[in-house]
Amino acid sequence: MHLPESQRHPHLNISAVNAVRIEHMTAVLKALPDPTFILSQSGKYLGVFGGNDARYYHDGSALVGSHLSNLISAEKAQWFLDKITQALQSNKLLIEEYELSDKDVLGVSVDGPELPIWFEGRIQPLDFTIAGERVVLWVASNISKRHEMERQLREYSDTDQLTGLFNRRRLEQDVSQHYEQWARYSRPCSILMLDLDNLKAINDTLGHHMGDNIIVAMAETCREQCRQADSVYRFGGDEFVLALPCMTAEQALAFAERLRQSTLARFELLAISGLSASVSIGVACMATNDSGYQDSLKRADAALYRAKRAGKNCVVFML
Ligand SMILES: Nc1nc2c(ncn2[C@@H]2O[C@H](COP(=O)(O)OP(=O)(O)OP(=O)(O)O)[C@@H](O)[C@H]2O)c(=O)[nH]1
Repeated sequence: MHLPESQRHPHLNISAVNAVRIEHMTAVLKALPDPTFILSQSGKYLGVFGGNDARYYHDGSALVGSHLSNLISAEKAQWFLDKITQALQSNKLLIEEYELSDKDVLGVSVDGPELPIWFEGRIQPLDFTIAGERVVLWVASNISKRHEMERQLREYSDTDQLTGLFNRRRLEQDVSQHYEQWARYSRPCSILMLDLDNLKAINDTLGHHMGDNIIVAMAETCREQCRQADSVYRFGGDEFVLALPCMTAEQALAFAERLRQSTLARFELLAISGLSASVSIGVACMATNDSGYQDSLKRADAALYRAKRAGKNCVVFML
């Protein structure tokens, strides 16, 4: 029996279907705010629609007919292919973030954003094949602004306001990674724990502003003395930690002594007459019996305590 269209597809509004003609659909696809690609399982661009605003996107229409592997580096092409496969295998929408610049992709227009773009790719499997291949719809939205804001937020939450150094939160994250390197590959890592001497007396006599200057001068001295691989953290109040990867105990001790002397010289420039501003330093290294990054931090703290007990302004190492 021949049913009328509305009964065969009861969910379709026939008058609306008739109203949206092919040419309308073509115009809609062209007007899509974000570039939208039809990509085959083997990575061939079968269609490119939308994304025509050059403030956000480069024109990718010339990509149609080419394969990913001919347009971008082998490593990046493999990443895209993996994502297409993942979406097709799960048969679900896949959402991924990635960075791409016009210089990474052959064939896109030069007009468009100058900096690399952070994209959110929404990869939707389609339920038809083209030339015998399964296909996905890949919508690429420019999320560079959001990405930059997130980066700044992460930076603020990792940074001490007064000195601009990393804070304790970041220290724990980084030192646990150094511990992983030590536990897996025996890559040594030394830890220095520093505490300013007599800061309370300086605050009480010369005011908190001078105390702040001392803290900032300590941070700058640490930065100047460190190698690129080293990191400096403000641990709290007048305490600092330095993580020195690939430094042995002897090297770390010599480094700590140099740092103590440079700090003294730096503090002299601040002309704190009558008050002895200096730094005490505890040194420790990651060791075989350590069960986590906390162990070397604890030893450095115990060494620092001994340095204070020994009269301050000195370096103590603890095995
Ligand atoms: N100006 C200033 N002082 C701070 C800051 N953070 C902590 N302090 C002060 O640093 C001092 C730290 O305490 P202590 O380490 O016991 O004081 P200290 O006089 O350095 O004692 P020793 O370490 O034994 O020499 C306290 O008086 C805090 O108020 C800061 O950001 N600015």
